[in-house]
Amino acid sequence: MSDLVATGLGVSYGDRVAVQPLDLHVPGGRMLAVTGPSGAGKSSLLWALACALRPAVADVSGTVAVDGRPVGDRDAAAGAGVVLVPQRNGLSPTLSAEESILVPLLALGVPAKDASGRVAEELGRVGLSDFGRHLVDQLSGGQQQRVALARAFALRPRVLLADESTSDLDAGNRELMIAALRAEADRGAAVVLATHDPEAAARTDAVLALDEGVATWVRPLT
Ligand SMILES: Nc1ncnc2c1ncn2[C@@H]1O[C@H](COP(=O)(O)OP(=O)(O)OP(=O)(O)O)[C@@H](O)[C@H]1O
Repeated sequence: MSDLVATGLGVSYGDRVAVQPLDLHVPGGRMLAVTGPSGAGKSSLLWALACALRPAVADVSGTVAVDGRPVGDRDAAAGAGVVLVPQRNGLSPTLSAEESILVPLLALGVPAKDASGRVAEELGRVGLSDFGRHLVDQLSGGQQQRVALARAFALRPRVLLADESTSDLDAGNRELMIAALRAEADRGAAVVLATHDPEAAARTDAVLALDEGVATWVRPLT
């Protein structure tokens, strides 16, 4: 089981405070929803948890630790198994769906045969087995979200941070993706889903609401 702990984690962009410093503990096996209106600070919090905000862009205070080890930058976070699925999916439009999942695996040193197996498995899991050869640009917004999730699942994350990853999905696919996120938690990952969608939030173990950067527990982790 993994363990995500943030202590005094806050984000500012110049004078604008996006996330007031907060403490957070998401144990492996659990799924947390971060909710709140547009501009509340959800993405900023997820990017800070992933140590992905560059100092030139944002001032980040506090610390993030995974499995008890502090992670201070993006490389360390990636090395600790922290995977961020960004809001606009982060896929390259000129790669196919298969390549989008395969390339990060090969870059991590996963042997080609194992990597190809994972690509097929994860495309199947998100219901896109027939779309592997399609360019990302040729896929709908919802299909792109599912490819981005498949890419994240293939990396076997210890901490999975998904930013509005179900926002473009119809009800059936949203259920499929929430079940897949739950399966990642059951595998031992600490899962955080930023979402506007009350139905998606209702399916998680705990809900943290952000409002103008101030966090309040709606349903704490027990
Ligand atoms: N790169 C940036 N530079 C300056 N301000 C930023 C930057 N990114 C975000 N902000 C500001 O920080 C605040 C929080 O934004 P953030 O994107 O984290 O909110 P959000 O809850 O994810 O919103 P949405 O649901 O619309 O994605 C907003 O006021 C936003 O304008």
